[in-house]
Amino acid sequence: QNIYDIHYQRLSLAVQDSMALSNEVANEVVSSIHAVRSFNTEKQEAQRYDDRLMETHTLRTRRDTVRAVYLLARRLTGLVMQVLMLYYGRLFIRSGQMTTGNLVSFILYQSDLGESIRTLTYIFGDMLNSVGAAGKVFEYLDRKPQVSTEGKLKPDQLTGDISFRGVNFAYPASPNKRVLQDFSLELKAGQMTALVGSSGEGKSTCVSLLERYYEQQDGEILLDNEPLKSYDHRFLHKKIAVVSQQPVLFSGSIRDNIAYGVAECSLDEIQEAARKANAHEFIIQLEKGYDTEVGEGGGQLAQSEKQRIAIARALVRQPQVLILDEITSSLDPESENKIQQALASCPNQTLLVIAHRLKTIEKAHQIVLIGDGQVQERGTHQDLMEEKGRYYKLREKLFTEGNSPQ
Ligand SMILES: Nc1ncnc2c1ncn2[C@@H]1O[C@H](COP(=O)(O)OP(=O)(O)OP(=O)(O)O)[C@@H](O)[C@H]1O
Repeated sequence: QNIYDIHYQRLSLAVQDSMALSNEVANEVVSSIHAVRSFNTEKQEAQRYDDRLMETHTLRTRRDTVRAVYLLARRLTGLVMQVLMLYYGRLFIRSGQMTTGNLVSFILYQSDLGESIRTLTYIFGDMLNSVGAAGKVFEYLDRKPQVSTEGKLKPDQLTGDISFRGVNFAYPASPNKRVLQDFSLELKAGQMTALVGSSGEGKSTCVSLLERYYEQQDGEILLDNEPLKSYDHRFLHKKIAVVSQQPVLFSGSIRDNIAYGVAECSLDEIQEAARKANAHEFIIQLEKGYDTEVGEGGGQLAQSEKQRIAIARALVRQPQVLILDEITSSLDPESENKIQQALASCPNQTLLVIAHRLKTIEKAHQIVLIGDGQVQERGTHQDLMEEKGRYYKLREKLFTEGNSPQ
């Protein structure tokens, strides 16, 4: 029974894992159907899914064969036992060691007892299987997040000053590749700071650390002179809002998406945020206005419309710190100008902007150029242009490559 239980449990787990992989493939392909169609890879993807299903099928067949052999063996053992009982019973009756009545009562009692023992072993086997399946669930429930969420700080007043002090960071997936090295930076409340630099230098990583998606290995990040990790994480996410490169919308109305995560949010507040994000005009032109459905993942809207709704969603929370990570890629310069003017009207907000379009950040109070995981240059646009350093060269490069920094 034990040998069977161990074997069956191992195969059941393998079947579960294999089914999860098949579903993952199906999910990935369906959600990226545009890419699949445009690269004409429907057949390959169908084949990939088919291969996964075949793996599941093979594992299921193996598991069911093991079960069939086990059931057969159990039945045969029962039959052999009954034959042996009758055979030896007859021998004992013949030799006078046992009466026929004894044998009949023995058979009756043993069938009751045997049934009960068999039930116990079935229950035990079933329990082991359920434990195997539940083990996966408990494995996830028991996982301790690497980034602690145990901070308790929720001050009534928050200024919004942020400082990175000697931060060293490598992603858990590539622990030997330092993305930030002894990185130090101050973001002042009420000011706009722009992070610039070549691709892959760690600008978005700074945002991920501020959002506490990851924990730095050394150094500290302070908000109002308190380490980020000592803040209550719900409080922190209410005060720091991010608009990312790829805005994520949820199926539902535009109104639901803007008010996402804010318990009490009036239509006036939603419209005010949409105006600042330069989204109000296009929304009211839609047939159902703020009640228009955006579709799954916002699929029924243009990229720039999604981006503007994402900005309104960040603004409606009235965050103390607002981070715009490369939002310019899907906005035309006019929309961007309007949004920047609206943001400038929030004088106490700490604004961090990551931009490739260098023209858009010329008005920033400080421009920080990141390179080799450190701050390479810092100052106003004027300062950095006069310095004729890497910022100056980056702008020159964009001009000579024909990519106007606008
Ligand atoms: N989740 C991750 N796991 C491992 N490495 C990562 C991860 N995310 C980013 N990286 C690596 O970290 C480095 C910095 O990435 P980051 O996204 O911060 O750059 P960036 O300056 O924002 O680039 P871009 O301007 O192209 O957005 C890159 O070399 C990238 O490959």
